[in-house]
Amino acid sequence: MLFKLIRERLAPYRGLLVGLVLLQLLNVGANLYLPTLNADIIDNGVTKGDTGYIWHTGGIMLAVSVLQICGSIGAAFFGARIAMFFGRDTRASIFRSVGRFSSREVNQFGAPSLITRSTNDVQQVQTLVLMSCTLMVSAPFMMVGGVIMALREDAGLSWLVLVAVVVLGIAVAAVVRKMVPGFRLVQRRIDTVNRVMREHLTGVRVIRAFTREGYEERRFDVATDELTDISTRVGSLMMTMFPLVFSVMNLSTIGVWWFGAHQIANGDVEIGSLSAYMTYLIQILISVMLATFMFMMIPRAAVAAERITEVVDTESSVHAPDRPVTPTRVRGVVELRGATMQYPGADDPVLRDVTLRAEPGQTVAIIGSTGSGKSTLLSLIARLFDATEGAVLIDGVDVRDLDPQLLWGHIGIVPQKAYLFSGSVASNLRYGNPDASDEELWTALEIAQARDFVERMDGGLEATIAQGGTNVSGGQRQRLCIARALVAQPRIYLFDDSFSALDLATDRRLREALAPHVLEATVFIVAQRVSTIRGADSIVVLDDGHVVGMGAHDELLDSCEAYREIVASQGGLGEEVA
Ligand SMILES: Nc1ncnc2c1ncn2[C@@H]1O[C@H](COP(=O)(O)OP(=O)(O)OP(=O)(O)O)[C@@H](O)[C@H]1O
Repeated sequence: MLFKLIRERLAPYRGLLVGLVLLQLLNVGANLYLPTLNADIIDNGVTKGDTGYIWHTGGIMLAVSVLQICGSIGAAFFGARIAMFFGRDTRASIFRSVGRFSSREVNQFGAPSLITRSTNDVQQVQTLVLMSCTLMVSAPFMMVGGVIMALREDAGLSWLVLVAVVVLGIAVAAVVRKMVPGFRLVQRRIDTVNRVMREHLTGVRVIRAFTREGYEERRFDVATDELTDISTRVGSLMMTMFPLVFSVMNLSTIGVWWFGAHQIANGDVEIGSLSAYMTYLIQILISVMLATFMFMMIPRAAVAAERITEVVDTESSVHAPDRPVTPTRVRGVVELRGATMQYPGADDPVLRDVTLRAEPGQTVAIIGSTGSGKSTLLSLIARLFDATEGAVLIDGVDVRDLDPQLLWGHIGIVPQKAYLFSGSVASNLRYGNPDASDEELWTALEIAQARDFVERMDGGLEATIAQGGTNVSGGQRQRLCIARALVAQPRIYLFDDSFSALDLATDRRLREALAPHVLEATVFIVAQRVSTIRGADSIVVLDDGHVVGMGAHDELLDSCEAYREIVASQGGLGEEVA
């Protein structure tokens, strides 16, 4: 999974990779040549007192060192670019995948985990790529080259290299095997910390209002303690690597001097050769150590890659058909035929066998108790979810046969939880129609009863909106969301409880202003207040996912007991309050 991800993402950067390998070869080649030159100076220059030879070979050493420096700087530069491109592209592909997800997939992963995956997980793999480019590419060359050069020096100690490498390899493999499950847990615990932190930040006002700071702090402490605990355990394992590597390295050095001294005493080896051999052994073991670093990082990066790939490979349950129907003109006739909806993992459907039809120019209101399925019904029309049974049709075409982009382009949804993006009032209003003129924005604001307060805001249309729209009131946010939908001029409007934060007078004025603007559109209004919807062409009464009444206000008063109860619960005939 890890190598597949890296291979796929680095495919476009083959040129840079080739450049990197060439520069690393230059770096390693120079590095390997230097000890031989050094041995030459000792054996042929110093021992024989030949100053000319020392100057000449010293000059070559200087030139080789310059080449080595160029190679290593160039390789670091190329490596950094490759790793940064990898991170950028991977984050972008996660972002694109999440953008295609339906609510089902977002719920399945959870927002905190998606954030960890696109930040921390990508970082893990990116660091591995960076380390690979700067260290790992050179390690095998260094190891193989070091072995060849060491054998060339022929100090009769080849067995020592073999023993050191095998011992180190086995020890490292044993430690790495123990670390893998730990790394998986670390990433999951980071998810948990993110989730608690996110809830804390978004719910900070509620937490204060209910004086739950202590409880939240304890919850956070538990999450961080668990993360600390597993990180410490994995870290301790990791730390055993260093003494391991250094013990092997130091023992090998002692071995070389011990056995080498005897060889020199017997006249089998020259001092220069033994010194070069020593340097090569150190280089070999350093490359084993670098490979060890990589092995330490690979398990964690592998876990991260698995989590990234999971997101990237997840297909949205709401996907475009292979051959989408592309109507030349969308009228906006909405029809539900026996639509049933059961959320994944739920025991029962939340909507059962709903059949209704709305024509352009009509307003259909949906009313019912909390949790009766009103928002779910709108989600089906907007294809945020697919009906588990039955069908939703637009102009007689099943929404599953339409290109989702085309469908969404004709739907203006005002969600129950009004959400604005960071930017300005204008950038938010132009969200569904980037070409809208200022005049169109003001008209939409006027209809949405938002003109007055936007005029009063510092900067008017260019006034700043904070992330989520937290710098305007709930009612103002709702009105801006309504205006945003109006600017897009869709064929179908879905107002999900969008008038609930408005006072009765504003609610009435807004509906009156809206009516002429949506004459040719199909309008669905979910509302709690009868006064908001009493003028609708058709009112759908939902009770526990069932349609228990459908018709105009007066008809329902005569025929629908549930509707009469709702009206009664709001102090009699709702229209009086409007
Ligand atoms: N994403 C989801 N996953 C699982 N169950 C869900 C999900 N969204 C809603 N439900 C459940 O479906 C039922 C209907 O929810 P829905 O939001 O459609 O009701 P509603 O009539 O709009 O409620 P309200 O008036 O409170 O907004 C509820 O019982 C709710 O718990």
